[in-house]
Amino acid sequence: MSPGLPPQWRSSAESGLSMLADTSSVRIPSLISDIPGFPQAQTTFPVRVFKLLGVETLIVTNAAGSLADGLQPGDIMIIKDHVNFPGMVGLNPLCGPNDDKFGPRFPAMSGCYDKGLRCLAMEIAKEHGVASLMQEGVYAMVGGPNFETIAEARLLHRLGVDAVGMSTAPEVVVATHCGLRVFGLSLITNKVVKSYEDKDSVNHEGVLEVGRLRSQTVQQLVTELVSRMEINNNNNTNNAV
Ligand SMILES: O=P(O)(O)O[C@@H]1C[C@H](O)[C@@H](CO)O1
Ligand SMILES: Nc1nc2[nH]cnc2c(=O)[nH]1
Repeated sequence: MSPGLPPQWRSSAESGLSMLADTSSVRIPSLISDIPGFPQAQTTFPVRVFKLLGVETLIVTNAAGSLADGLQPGDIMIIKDHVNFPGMVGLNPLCGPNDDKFGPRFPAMSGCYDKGLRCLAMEIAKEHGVASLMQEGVYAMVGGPNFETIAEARLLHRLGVDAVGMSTAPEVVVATHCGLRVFGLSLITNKVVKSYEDKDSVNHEGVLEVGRLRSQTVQQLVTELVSRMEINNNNNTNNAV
């Protein structure tokens, strides 16, 4: 204890210090263990099962709000890249001991959305007359479950995010770690409110409504993509024989 402390402060300062030293009375919050719900390692487990079953490509879809001015509700964004905000603060499905059977401790994530599949999807969209609905963009995962404040929306927009949602990145991280090829689509279900003058507000019912409206288009695109990928795979097999 500092000899300079006035005597009337000494006892409370000493008891405060002894409380800090007694760790049994101090609960240190852990970012990961304090988050309710299922751990990401568990929710992404199916991706590893796919890998073990011999699956080569993971296709992910989500509903997202648009920050980019050129993306309207009903548009379909081909995911070019993502920002995994929960992952960047340690809520990452690869946390914990690495299982080397699946992939390396420090996996690269650049190029995790396959370029060939992105180009093929755009070709298919042109053939089906829906190219005007489609463009590539960057998806950001935030933790949710609330939608964004206006300040958060502006921040994400300034950071280069085109569409924001609450899912997808953990599965893509695990898939990339174990060497799966990934393709992803975001259905734009709403514009994220970025202006204090804007009276609009997002709601989950509206998200579901746009989902219903575009479900057939998304199904057709994915079905066609899968059938063409099979042709590619067959070609590869033929080449190998
Ligand atoms: O497709 P996901 O599950 O990311 O859908 C987003 C996140 C919430 O489930 C829902 C909010 O309306 O949309
Ligand atoms: N975080 C977030 N998720 C969404 N899912 C669908 N729309 C949105 C949105 O505007 N924000």
